[in-house]
Amino acid sequence: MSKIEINHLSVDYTEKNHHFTALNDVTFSVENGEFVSVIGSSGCGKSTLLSILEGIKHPSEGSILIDGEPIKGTGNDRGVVFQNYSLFPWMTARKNVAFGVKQARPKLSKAERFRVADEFLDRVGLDAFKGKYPSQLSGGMQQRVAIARALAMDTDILLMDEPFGAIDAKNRTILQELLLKLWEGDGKTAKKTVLFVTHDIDEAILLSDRIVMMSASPGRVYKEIIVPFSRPRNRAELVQTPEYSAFRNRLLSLFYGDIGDKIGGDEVVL
Ligand SMILES: Nc1ncnc2c1ncn2[C@@H]1O[C@H](COP(=O)(O)OP(=O)(O)OP(=O)(O)O)[C@@H](O)[C@H]1O
Repeated sequence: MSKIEINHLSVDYTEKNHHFTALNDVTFSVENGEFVSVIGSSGCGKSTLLSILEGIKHPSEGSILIDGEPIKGTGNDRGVVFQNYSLFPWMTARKNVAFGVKQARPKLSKAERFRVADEFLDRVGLDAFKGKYPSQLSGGMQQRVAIARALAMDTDILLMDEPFGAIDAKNRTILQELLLKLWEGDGKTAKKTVLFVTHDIDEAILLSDRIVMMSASPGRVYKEIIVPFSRPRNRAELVQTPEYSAFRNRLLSLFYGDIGDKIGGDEVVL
């Protein structure tokens, strides 16, 4: 049984008698411990898909099963990280993380919640900033707090919607490495299952086991592609290899047709 099974999912929006199909017959699965990225052009329904997985939107048709059970609203089995940090501005970094832990792991004592919050803030390199409010932190630091919170909640599944989209290139690389390190874990605990939405093709390749490419109007799965590079991946070395360039060009060609080979460049945003 797959960890997440998305079966013939369709989502229609109706606004002022205008009927719009955002997702049409989307079917794919994510295995336990797998890191899957969803890429696709703007408006192809990536965020809509994640909202349904989060349990805050409902499909018009089809279903999503987690561990074989249909989703019934939001749940403590899923942690979410969005582009806009979504921290509570009136809570310190430490309280933001501890609050998430309280929601997801209500049996922990208060002291234990703060111990877990401290541990994860240390792991994302924010030990000196635990007492700061979001407004006192940079965008990259705020996103670290959001990641620390999601990981401290210790959910089986992480749903990430362009979590590094608003972060500059250098900090994005640091956060990507950090996410992979935390996802890979220490071998003692089970890996999280991650569904990660991005516009950045290199980010998708470097992070994922598999990439689900979507097309728009209406949003549907266009291709599912296994990323053929072994882990742990050394970014600096991997991106220099002909295999990486060939794979990247293949993705671009799939996405744009035969113009993919001609785009090249350092960073491609789909
Ligand atoms: N509440 C809504 N009412 C009507 N249409 C909506 C609503 N939410 C999303 N849509 C439409 O559904 C489509 C899919 O939107 P969605 O935000 O899921 O796309 P996306 O792939 O995440 O886009 P982006 O990459 O730009 O974030 C878009 O055309 C959007 O305009």
